[in-house]
Amino acid sequence: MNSLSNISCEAVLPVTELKSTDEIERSIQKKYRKYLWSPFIKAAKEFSLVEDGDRIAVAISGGKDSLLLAKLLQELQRASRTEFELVFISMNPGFNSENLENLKKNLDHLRIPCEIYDDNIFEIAEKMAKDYPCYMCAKMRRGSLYTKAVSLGCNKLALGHHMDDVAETVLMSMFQMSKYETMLPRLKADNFDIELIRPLYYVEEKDIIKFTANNGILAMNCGCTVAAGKTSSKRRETKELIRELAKSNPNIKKNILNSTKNVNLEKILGWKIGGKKYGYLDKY
Ligand SMILES: Nc1ncnc2c1ncn2[C@@H]1O[C@H](COP(=O)(O)OP(=O)(O)OP(=O)(O)O)[C@@H](O)[C@H]1O
Repeated sequence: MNSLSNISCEAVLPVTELKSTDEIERSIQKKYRKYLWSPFIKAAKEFSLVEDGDRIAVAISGGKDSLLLAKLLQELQRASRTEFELVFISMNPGFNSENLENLKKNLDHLRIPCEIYDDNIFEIAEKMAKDYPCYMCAKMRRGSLYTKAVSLGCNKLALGHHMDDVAETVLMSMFQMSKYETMLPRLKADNFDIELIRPLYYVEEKDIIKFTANNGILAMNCGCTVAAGKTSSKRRETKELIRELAKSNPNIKKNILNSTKNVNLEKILGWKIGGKKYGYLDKY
Protein backbone atom coordinates (compact mmCIF):
# COMPACT_ATOMS: atom_id res chain seq x y z
CA MET A 1 0.00 0.00 0.00
CA ASN A 2 1.30 3.50 -0.80
CA SER A 3 1.34 6.34 1.74
CA LEU A 4 -1.25 8.47 -0.06
CA SER A 5 -3.93 5.92 0.74
CA ASN A 6 -3.18 5.34 4.37
CA ILE A 7 -4.05 8.43 6.36
CA SER A 8 -7.27 9.34 8.07
CA CYS A 9 -8.72 12.85 8.00
CA GLU A 10 -11.24 15.18 9.58
CA ALA A 11 -14.47 13.39 8.84
CA VAL A 12 -18.06 14.34 8.03
CA LEU A 13 -19.52 12.00 10.63
CA PRO A 14 -23.07 10.70 10.75
CA VAL A 15 -25.12 12.28 13.54
CA THR A 16 -27.69 9.47 13.58
CA GLU A 17 -27.95 5.76 12.78
CA LEU A 18 -28.06 4.85 9.07
CA LYS A 19 -31.57 5.58 7.72
CA SER A 20 -33.34 3.09 5.48
CA THR A 21 -32.78 3.43 1.73
CA ASP A 22 -36.42 4.42 1.21
CA GLU A 23 -36.15 7.15 3.85
CA ILE A 24 -32.93 8.50 2.34
CA GLU A 25 -34.46 8.59 -1.14
CA ARG A 26 -37.62 10.28 0.14
CA SER A 27 -35.62 12.93 1.98
CA ILE A 28 -34.25 14.26 -1.31
CA GLN A 29 -37.72 15.29 -2.50
CA LYS A 30 -39.10 16.20 0.95
CA LYS A 31 -36.77 17.44 3.68
CA TYR A 32 -33.99 18.58 1.32
CA ARG A 33 -36.14 19.59 -1.65
CA LYS A 34 -35.29 23.30 -1.36
CA TYR A 35 -31.57 22.79 -0.74
CA LEU A 36 -30.71 19.82 -2.95
CA TRP A 37 -33.43 18.92 -5.44
CA SER A 38 -34.36 22.47 -6.50
CA PRO A 39 -30.82 23.75 -7.15
CA PHE A 40 -30.03 20.46 -8.93
CA ILE A 41 -33.04 20.92 -11.23
CA LYS A 42 -32.21 24.60 -11.75
CA ALA A 43 -28.74 23.74 -13.07
CA ALA A 44 -30.02 20.79 -15.12
CA LYS A 45 -32.54 23.06 -16.88
CA GLU A 46 -30.41 26.18 -17.22
CA PHE A 47 -27.48 24.35 -18.80
CA SER A 48 -29.44 21.50 -20.50
CA LEU A 49 -27.32 18.99 -18.63
CA VAL A 50 -29.57 15.98 -19.18
CA GLU A 51 -31.19 15.41 -22.58
CA ASP A 52 -33.16 12.74 -24.38
CA GLY A 53 -30.93 9.91 -25.57
CA ASP A 54 -28.09 10.68 -23.17
CA ARG A 55 -26.06 7.85 -21.70
CA ILE A 56 -24.43 9.38 -18.66
CA ALA A 57 -21.52 7.91 -16.73
CA VAL A 58 -21.75 9.06 -13.12
CA ALA A 59 -18.32 9.26 -11.50
CA ILE A 60 -18.47 8.00 -7.92
CA SER A 61 -15.49 8.65 -5.65
CA GLY A 62 -17.31 7.37 -2.60
CA GLY A 63 -17.37 10.83 -1.07
CA LYS A 64 -20.52 12.65 -0.01
CA ASP A 65 -20.79 14.75 -3.18
CA SER A 66 -20.78 11.99 -5.75
CA LEU A 67 -23.01 9.71 -3.66
CA LEU A 68 -25.61 12.47 -3.59
CA LEU A 69 -25.06 13.16 -7.30
CA ALA A 70 -25.92 9.53 -8.05
CA LYS A 71 -29.10 9.67 -5.98
CA LEU A 72 -30.25 12.95 -7.58
CA LEU A 73 -29.73 11.60 -11.10
CA GLN A 74 -31.55 8.37 -10.23
CA GLU A 75 -34.41 10.42 -8.82
CA LEU A 76 -34.49 12.56 -11.98
CA GLN A 77 -34.62 9.43 -14.11
CA ARG A 78 -37.60 8.25 -12.07
CA ALA A 79 -39.43 11.56 -12.02
CA SER A 80 -38.80 13.14 -15.41
CA ARG A 81 -40.09 12.48 -18.92
CA THR A 82 -36.60 12.87 -20.39
CA GLU A 83 -35.35 9.46 -21.53
CA PHE A 84 -31.73 8.87 -20.51
CA GLU A 85 -29.50 6.10 -19.21
CA LEU A 86 -27.21 6.08 -16.19
CA VAL A 87 -24.03 4.08 -15.71
CA PHE A 88 -22.14 4.37 -12.41
CA ILE A 89 -18.37 4.06 -12.34
CA SER A 90 -15.83 4.28 -9.55
CA MET A 91 -12.10 4.19 -10.08
CA ASN A 92 -10.18 2.56 -7.25
CA PRO A 93 -6.92 4.55 -7.29
CA GLY A 94 -5.41 2.46 -4.48
CA PHE A 95 -7.79 3.02 -1.56
CA ASN A 96 -7.04 1.18 1.65
CA SER A 97 -9.24 -1.86 2.34
CA GLU A 98 -11.32 -0.09 5.00
CA ASN A 99 -12.28 2.69 2.55
CA LEU A 100 -13.02 0.19 -0.18
CA GLU A 101 -15.29 -1.93 2.04
CA ASN A 102 -17.13 1.17 3.21
CA LEU A 103 -17.59 2.32 -0.39
CA LYS A 104 -19.11 -1.05 -1.35
CA LYS A 105 -21.39 -0.97 1.69
CA ASN A 106 -22.64 2.52 0.84
CA LEU A 107 -23.23 1.67 -2.82
CA ASP A 108 -25.18 -1.37 -1.80
CA HIS A 109 -27.29 0.45 0.79
CA LEU A 110 -27.98 3.38 -1.51
CA ARG A 111 -28.94 1.07 -4.41
CA ILE A 112 -26.26 2.45 -6.72
CA PRO A 113 -25.23 -0.31 -9.16
CA CYS A 114 -21.67 0.85 -9.60
CA GLU A 115 -18.71 -0.74 -11.37
CA ILE A 116 -15.52 -0.34 -9.35
CA TYR A 117 -12.41 -0.67 -11.50
CA ASP A 118 -8.72 -0.46 -10.53
CA ASP A 119 -6.31 2.18 -11.80
CA ASN A 120 -3.40 2.65 -9.46
CA ILE A 121 -2.93 6.41 -9.86
CA PHE A 122 -2.01 7.16 -6.22
CA GLU A 123 1.22 5.23 -6.59
CA ILE A 124 2.09 6.89 -9.91
CA ALA A 125 1.17 10.42 -8.72
CA GLU A 126 3.26 10.00 -5.60
CA LYS A 127 6.28 8.81 -7.57
CA MET A 128 6.03 11.56 -10.18
CA ALA A 129 5.24 14.52 -7.90
CA LYS A 130 6.01 13.60 -4.32
CA ASP A 131 5.39 16.93 -2.55
CA TYR A 132 2.36 18.17 -4.46
CA PRO A 133 0.77 15.14 -6.13
CA CYS A 134 -2.71 16.77 -6.45
CA TYR A 135 -2.30 18.14 -9.93
CA MET A 136 -0.87 14.93 -11.32
CA CYS A 137 -3.47 12.83 -9.54
CA ALA A 138 -6.40 14.96 -10.82
CA LYS A 139 -5.07 14.88 -14.38
CA MET A 140 -4.64 11.12 -14.39
CA ARG A 141 -8.02 10.63 -12.73
CA ARG A 142 -9.75 12.68 -15.42
CA GLY A 143 -8.06 10.66 -18.18
CA SER A 144 -8.98 7.41 -16.50
CA LEU A 145 -12.65 8.37 -16.05
CA TYR A 146 -13.00 9.68 -19.63
CA THR A 147 -11.48 6.50 -21.03
CA LYS A 148 -13.78 4.30 -18.96
CA ALA A 149 -16.92 6.32 -19.75
CA VAL A 150 -16.18 6.33 -23.49
CA SER A 151 -15.52 2.57 -23.42
CA LEU A 152 -18.98 2.13 -21.90
CA GLY A 153 -20.59 4.07 -24.76
CA CYS A 154 -21.42 7.16 -22.70
CA ASN A 155 -21.75 10.63 -24.25
CA LYS A 156 -21.57 12.46 -20.90
CA LEU A 157 -19.60 12.12 -17.67
CA ALA A 158 -21.18 13.60 -14.52
CA LEU A 159 -18.92 14.87 -11.73
CA GLY A 160 -19.82 15.88 -8.18
CA HIS A 161 -18.41 19.42 -8.08
CA HIS A 162 -20.69 21.82 -6.20
CA MET A 163 -21.11 25.56 -5.68
CA ASP A 164 -18.29 25.78 -3.11
CA ASP A 165 -15.90 24.14 -5.58
CA VAL A 166 -16.94 26.69 -8.21
CA ALA A 167 -16.48 29.74 -5.94
CA GLU A 168 -13.12 28.44 -4.71
CA THR A 169 -11.95 27.83 -8.27
CA VAL A 170 -12.78 31.41 -9.33
CA LEU A 171 -10.84 32.89 -6.40
CA MET A 172 -7.92 30.50 -6.83
CA SER A 173 -7.60 31.46 -10.49
CA MET A 174 -7.41 35.13 -9.49
CA PHE A 175 -5.17 34.74 -6.45
CA GLN A 176 -2.77 32.06 -7.68
CA MET A 177 -2.75 32.45 -11.45
CA SER A 178 -3.76 36.09 -12.09
CA LYS A 179 -6.65 35.13 -14.31
CA TYR A 180 -10.41 35.25 -14.11
CA GLU A 181 -12.23 32.09 -15.11
CA THR A 182 -14.62 29.57 -13.68
CA MET A 183 -15.36 25.87 -13.59
CA LEU A 184 -18.01 25.32 -16.29
CA PRO A 185 -21.23 23.38 -15.66
CA ARG A 186 -20.95 21.68 -19.06
CA LEU A 187 -18.00 21.37 -21.42
CA LYS A 188 -16.55 19.24 -24.18
CA ALA A 189 -13.61 17.14 -23.05
CA ASP A 190 -10.21 17.76 -24.62
CA ASN A 191 -9.05 14.71 -26.60
CA PHE A 192 -12.12 12.59 -25.79
CA ASP A 193 -15.48 12.40 -27.55
CA ILE A 194 -17.49 13.10 -24.41
CA GLU A 195 -19.01 16.01 -22.48
CA LEU A 196 -18.42 16.69 -18.85
CA ILE A 197 -21.40 17.85 -16.75
CA ARG A 198 -21.60 19.20 -13.18
CA PRO A 199 -25.20 18.85 -12.00
CA LEU A 200 -24.43 20.01 -8.40
CA TYR A 201 -23.34 23.42 -9.72
CA TYR A 202 -25.88 25.31 -7.59
CA VAL A 203 -25.82 22.97 -4.57
CA GLU A 204 -23.97 24.20 -1.48
CA GLU A 205 -21.57 21.91 0.32
CA LYS A 206 -23.10 22.62 3.74
CA ASP A 207 -26.40 21.15 2.52
CA ILE A 208 -24.68 18.03 1.18
CA ILE A 209 -23.05 17.64 4.60
CA LYS A 210 -26.44 17.94 6.33
CA PHE A 211 -28.02 15.38 3.99
CA THR A 212 -25.17 12.94 4.52
CA ALA A 213 -24.81 13.32 8.29
CA ASN A 214 -28.55 13.41 9.05
CA ASN A 215 -29.18 10.30 6.99
CA GLY A 216 -26.46 8.47 8.91
CA ILE A 217 -24.25 7.95 5.86
CA LEU A 218 -20.54 7.49 6.50
CA ALA A 219 -19.21 8.69 3.15
CA MET A 220 -15.54 8.33 2.29
CA ASN A 221 -13.91 11.50 3.59
CA CYS A 222 -10.63 11.23 1.84
CA GLY A 223 -8.49 8.54 0.42
CA CYS A 224 -5.20 10.43 0.34
CA THR A 225 -2.63 12.47 2.23
CA VAL A 226 -3.53 15.79 0.68
CA ALA A 227 -7.23 15.61 1.47
CA ALA A 228 -6.23 14.51 4.95
CA GLY A 229 -4.66 17.89 5.58
CA LYS A 230 -1.06 16.80 5.64
CA THR A 231 0.13 18.74 2.64
CA SER A 232 -0.32 22.42 1.85
CA SER A 233 -3.42 22.97 -0.21
CA LYS A 234 -4.37 26.30 -1.76
CA ARG A 235 -7.93 25.06 -2.04
CA ARG A 236 -8.15 24.56 1.70
CA GLU A 237 -6.87 28.09 2.33
CA THR A 238 -9.41 29.52 -0.11
CA LYS A 239 -12.25 27.55 1.47
CA GLU A 240 -11.23 28.97 4.83
CA LEU A 241 -11.13 32.52 3.44
CA ILE A 242 -14.64 32.22 1.94
CA ARG A 243 -15.93 30.78 5.21
CA GLU A 244 -14.52 33.77 7.08
CA LEU A 245 -15.96 36.32 4.61
CA ALA A 246 -19.35 34.57 4.61
CA LYS A 247 -19.77 35.53 8.27
CA SER A 248 -20.48 39.12 7.22
CA ASN A 249 -21.71 38.36 3.67
CA PRO A 250 -23.79 35.17 3.54
CA ASN A 251 -24.28 35.55 -0.23
CA ILE A 252 -20.60 35.55 -0.99
CA LYS A 253 -20.45 32.17 -2.78
CA LYS A 254 -23.48 32.96 -4.93
CA ASN A 255 -22.03 36.39 -5.72
CA ILE A 256 -18.70 34.93 -6.79
CA LEU A 257 -20.47 32.40 -9.01
CA ASN A 258 -22.84 35.00 -10.47
CA SER A 259 -19.98 37.40 -11.15
CA THR A 260 -18.88 35.00 -13.89
CA LYS A 261 -22.26 35.60 -15.61
CA ASN A 262 -21.83 39.38 -15.48
CA VAL A 263 -18.42 40.15 -16.90
CA ASN A 264 -18.47 43.71 -18.24
CA LEU A 265 -15.96 43.53 -21.09
CA GLU A 266 -15.96 47.34 -21.29
CA LYS A 267 -14.21 47.45 -17.95
CA ILE A 268 -11.70 44.68 -18.50
CA LEU A 269 -8.11 45.32 -19.52
CA GLY A 270 -7.51 42.13 -21.44
CA TRP A 271 -9.18 38.85 -22.40
CA LYS A 272 -8.54 35.69 -24.40
CA ILE A 273 -10.71 33.90 -26.94
CA GLY A 274 -9.65 30.79 -28.85
CA GLY A 275 -6.09 31.16 -27.58
CA LYS A 276 -5.82 34.74 -28.95
CA LYS A 277 -5.30 37.72 -26.65
CA TYR A 278 -7.23 41.00 -26.89
CA GLY A 279 -6.91 44.27 -24.96
CA TYR A 280 -9.20 47.21 -24.35
CA LEU A 281 -6.74 49.52 -26.13
CA ASP A 282 -7.16 47.53 -29.38
CA LYS A 283 -10.07 49.77 -30.40
CA TYR A 284 -8.26 53.06 -29.77
N1 LIG B 1 -11.88 7.69 -7.70
C1 LIG B 1 -12.89 8.25 -8.37
N2 LIG B 1 -13.73 7.50 -9.10
C2 LIG B 1 -14.76 8.06 -9.78
N3 LIG B 1 -15.02 9.36 -9.75
C3 LIG B 1 -14.22 10.17 -9.03
C4 LIG B 1 -13.11 9.66 -8.30
N4 LIG B 1 -12.50 10.69 -7.67
C5 LIG B 1 -13.20 11.78 -8.01
N5 LIG B 1 -14.24 11.48 -8.82
C6 LIG B 1 -15.23 12.42 -9.39
O1 LIG B 1 -14.67 13.72 -9.44
C7 LIG B 1 -15.43 14.60 -8.60
C8 LIG B 1 -14.52 15.62 -7.97
O2 LIG B 1 -13.50 14.98 -7.27
P1 LIG B 1 -12.91 15.54 -5.90
O3 LIG B 1 -11.79 14.71 -5.45
O4 LIG B 1 -12.74 17.00 -6.07
O5 LIG B 1 -14.11 15.16 -5.00
P2 LIG B 1 -14.84 15.80 -3.79
O6 LIG B 1 -15.06 17.28 -4.00
O7 LIG B 1 -14.21 15.35 -2.54
O8 LIG B 1 -16.23 15.04 -4.08
P3 LIG B 1 -16.72 13.67 -3.47
O9 LIG B 1 -17.35 14.06 -2.17
O10 LIG B 1 -17.68 13.12 -4.47
O11 LIG B 1 -15.48 12.83 -3.31
C9 LIG B 1 -16.14 13.70 -7.61
O12 LIG B 1 -17.28 14.30 -7.07
C10 LIG B 1 -16.46 12.53 -8.49
O13 LIG B 1 -17.58 12.77 -9.31
